[in-house]
Amino acid sequence: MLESAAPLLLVGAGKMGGAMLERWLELGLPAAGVTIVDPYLDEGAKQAWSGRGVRVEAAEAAPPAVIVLAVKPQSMETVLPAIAGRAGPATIVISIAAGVGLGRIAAAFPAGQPVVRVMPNTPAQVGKGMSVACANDRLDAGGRALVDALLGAVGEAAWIDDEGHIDAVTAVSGSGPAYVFLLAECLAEAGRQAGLPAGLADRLARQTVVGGGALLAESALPASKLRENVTSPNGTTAAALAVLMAADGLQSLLTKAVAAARARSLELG
Ligand SMILES: NC(=O)C1=CN([C@@H]2O[C@H](COP(=O)(O)OP(=O)(O)OC[C@H]3O[C@@H](n4cnc5c(N)ncnc54)[C@H](OP(=O)(O)O)[C@@H]3O)[C@@H](O)[C@H]2O)C=CC1
Ligand SMILES: O=C(O)[C@@H]1CCC=N1
Repeated sequence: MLESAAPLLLVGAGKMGGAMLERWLELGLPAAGVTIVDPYLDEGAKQAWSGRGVRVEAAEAAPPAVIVLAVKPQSMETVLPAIAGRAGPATIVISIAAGVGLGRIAAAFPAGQPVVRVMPNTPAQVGKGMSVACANDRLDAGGRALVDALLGAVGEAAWIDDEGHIDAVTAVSGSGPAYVFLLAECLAEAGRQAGLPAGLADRLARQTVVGGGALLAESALPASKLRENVTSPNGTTAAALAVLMAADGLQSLLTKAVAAARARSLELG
């Protein structure tokens, strides 16, 4: 099914767009059917993509099956009018830009353009992403299957009908990997402050996050039960959790963090 996404035009081959393209190429999207438009790519990146058979900056004769808009929200104002002319009537336009609404994207293209707003995350790079998609009413069943194939290739995908949820989605799963990486950083620093050598503290923190994530992925148990399984009565974990689960603990911090991210997503629109 990924072959049907070619020709694919990727606008912006940065961290997120580049990660998704890497995975799509690995899983069978034909490189010869991919064009990257990104005037800011450095020579090394251009050569790396060209070396894999992807065209960089080529002018397309035929309209692509899919356009993926993966530039910063702040760049959309210039990118949308510049790219709109490259779409045909059946081209599916996918935007992954935080905050930028379906209506604003669709307005840059002729009436009737199928447009999908997607919020992916960077674990897409290793096929463990979480993407949430929301489409306008011009996306037909075939188009939805094609988008499902693209998103399924990079991890799990969910569809929502209410675009109003996407700012909260962005705050939870779009930005969420950063919170997990920060947890690894903070756990390592806490280990250093407890007297561990720096390298050992890093290794323990990293593998604990990796192992915890893998157990969560493989187990049918909810996260709360997996947490309880670590917690011996009156033991060491209970002592730590009394701090983390206090009124001003992790829940309160994450609730504030997600609210801040959601508010920023709304502003970016
Ligand atoms: N990173 C993430 O975890 C996630 C990001 N997103 C969304 O993905 C989008 C891209 O984010 P990210 O990959 O992190 O950002 P990057 O800056 O890494 O990637 C954007 C790329 O687009 C390039 N670019 C800028 N202007 C243009 C233009 N006019 N035409 C074509 N390319 C252009 C940028 O160049 P330059 O750097 O020089 O500006 C850069 O290479 C954002 O809208 C973000 O909201 C969504 C989910 C997760
Ligand atoms: O930080 C951002 O704005 C983007 C959107 C979600 C993750 N990164």
